Amino acid sequence: MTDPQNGRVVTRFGSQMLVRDEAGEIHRCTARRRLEHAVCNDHVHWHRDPQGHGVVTRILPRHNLLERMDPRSRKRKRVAANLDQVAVVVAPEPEPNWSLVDRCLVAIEQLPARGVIVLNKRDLLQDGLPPEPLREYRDLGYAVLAMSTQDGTGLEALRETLSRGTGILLGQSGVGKSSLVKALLPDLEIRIGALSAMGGEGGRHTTTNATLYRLDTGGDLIDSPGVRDFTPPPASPREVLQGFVELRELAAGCRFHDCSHTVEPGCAVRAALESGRVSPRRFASYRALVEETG
Ligand SMILES: Nc1nc2c(ncn2[C@@H]2O[C@H](COP(=O)(O)OP(=O)(O)OP(=O)(O)O)[C@@H](O)[C@H]2O)c(=O)[nH]1
Ligand SMILES: [Zn+2]
Repeated sequence: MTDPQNGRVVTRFGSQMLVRDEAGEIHRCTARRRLEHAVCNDHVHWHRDPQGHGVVTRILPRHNLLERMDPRSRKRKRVAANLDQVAVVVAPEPEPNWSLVDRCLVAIEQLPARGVIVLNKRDLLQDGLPPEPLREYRDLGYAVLAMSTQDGTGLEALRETLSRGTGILLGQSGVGKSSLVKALLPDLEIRIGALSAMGGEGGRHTTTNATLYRLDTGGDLIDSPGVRDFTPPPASPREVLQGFVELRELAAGCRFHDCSHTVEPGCAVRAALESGRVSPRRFASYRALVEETG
């Protein structure tokens, strides 16, 4: 038996998982009995048993946990843990669903993690001008990057952003998430092959389960190819408010205690909207989310 070591869960399949040690080596491990199911990028303690098999004995407390709604079962599914940043990818095609971007930002603020908006397929912009909401997001303090996996523009800036910790890409189906992951990890197929070989019988997992990859340019990227259309779980009105960074500040100055900050006359958020200090699009998005969940 070896001393316990620190590791990170690269991917999990059933009670088996692949764990990366601090030197970057990947080991196949089994979870100790009665251990909670681990999730991609859990920080764990593991050791080798007398037979030389890896055993995960402990899941360390998570800094955060990203969940999604599964469209079929309508249940929450865990995607990955301990995220430093989350990039929401949009593109000129398919037409952006900005309300979905706002919902993703609510989920990101809840984690919390740094929110990044990536406009992919900039080569398809008709007049070369990015859509107006991107300027709003930038003004709110989110990093906004425009790029194209087709001609490679903006890829360096994305690599630079992703080098700051562990990140994941979310977005509607068809915006180019898979193309982006391939551009960031040129040897992806080889890596998947190696991980699959380590997985043995359960090896096919890596084609759909969230998987942690080290980027050559620094940082880690979680690929979750099974998640085509990411939908965050429903949020409470309080969580929605926390997720709209500009509105939560204004709401703190609202004189009404039990204000929903949507329709109440005299509300500080409404006053800011009426005087043009808040984007009508963002406010409408906020209101729709509060009314949907409240
Ligand atoms: N014009 C243009 N097309 C792109 C670019 N990046 C990706 N595409 C195309 O967009 C389509 C969708 O790309 P994917 O990478 O499969 O998109 P995805 O978001 O992974 O889609 P899902 O697998 O459904 O989640 C493909 O036909 C790509 O070739 C780009 O920068 N410019
Ligand atoms: Zn109010």
